Amino acid sequence: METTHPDPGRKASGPSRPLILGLTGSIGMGKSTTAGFFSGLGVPVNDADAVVHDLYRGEAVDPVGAAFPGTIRDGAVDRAALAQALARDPSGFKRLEAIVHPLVRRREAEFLAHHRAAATPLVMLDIPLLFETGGQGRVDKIVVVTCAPDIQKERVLKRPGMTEEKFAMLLARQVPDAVKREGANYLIDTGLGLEAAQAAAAAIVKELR
Ligand SMILES: CC(C)(COP(=O)(O)OP(=O)(O)OC[C@H]1O[C@@H](n2cnc3c(N)ncnc32)[C@H](O)[C@@H]1O)[C@@H](O)C(=O)NCCC(=O)NCCS
Ligand SMILES: Nc1ncnc2c1ncn2[C@@H]1O[C@H](COP(=O)(O)OP(=O)(O)OP(=O)(O)O)[C@@H](O)[C@H]1O
Repeated sequence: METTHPDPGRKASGPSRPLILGLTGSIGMGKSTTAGFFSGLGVPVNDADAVVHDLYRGEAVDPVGAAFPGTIRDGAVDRAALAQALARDPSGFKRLEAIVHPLVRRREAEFLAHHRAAATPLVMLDIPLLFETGGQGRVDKIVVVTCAPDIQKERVLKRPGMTEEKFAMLLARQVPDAVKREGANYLIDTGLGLEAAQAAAAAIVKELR
């Protein structure tokens, strides 16, 4: 699948903008680990999950606290309490996403503006919900990380605080892995181990640089 970007800034005549590589994959498929490989290869990465963690200690505290009473502790969003509130009432996801996603997008725009000014040639946006939020139009190429469902489940359930119910709740809100794979320009099978994923990342960077 080829994607286009609304910004024609990569044309030789105009001011250059970075080539934007989108990284996505369903929960536990290995996004953060793979993003680390790209980062190690010198590609700046904007990690949307990390931005959310940051917002939950800052800008998002007041609006999330107002929308989900009882989820703020010590001046920060208590993620476990928020997950419990969402489990009790999954319709809350829409309200939460309406608060959080615009703030995430703003950080993303700041990241891109910074790298445009710095004339960085290649950047990565790690966006867990890229397909779910129509992010295809914001990137030039898409890398999808994938693995077998049993490996995915085993990885996710190892996480502290994760339960079968929470895993099912988050997975149910995601575009299926098979659909993501169809939308990929590059696939990285993280079931093949760390070395293979590192090599796949290096090959992508070599091709695009
Ligand atoms: C539900 C919450 C409280 C769970 O927190 P927790 O610390 O357990 O998980 P974490 O935030 O690290 O996310 C882990 C993974 O869950 C999945 N996930 C998170 N939010 C969502 C969502 N809204 N829809 C579908 N999947 C999601 C993603 O695969 C993500 O990589 C938290 O994920 C949250 O506040 N989500 C809403 C913000 C959001 O949409 N984030 C996604 C990236 S912008
Ligand atoms: N290529 C790989 N080979 C072996 N194990 C891997 C590989 N990539 C990731 N893992 C393991 O899988 C688990 C999940 O990886 P990671 O945290 O990167 O996933 P994620 O997609 O970012 O998760 P989430 O969607 O929950 O944020 C970790 O324990 C990690 O060590």
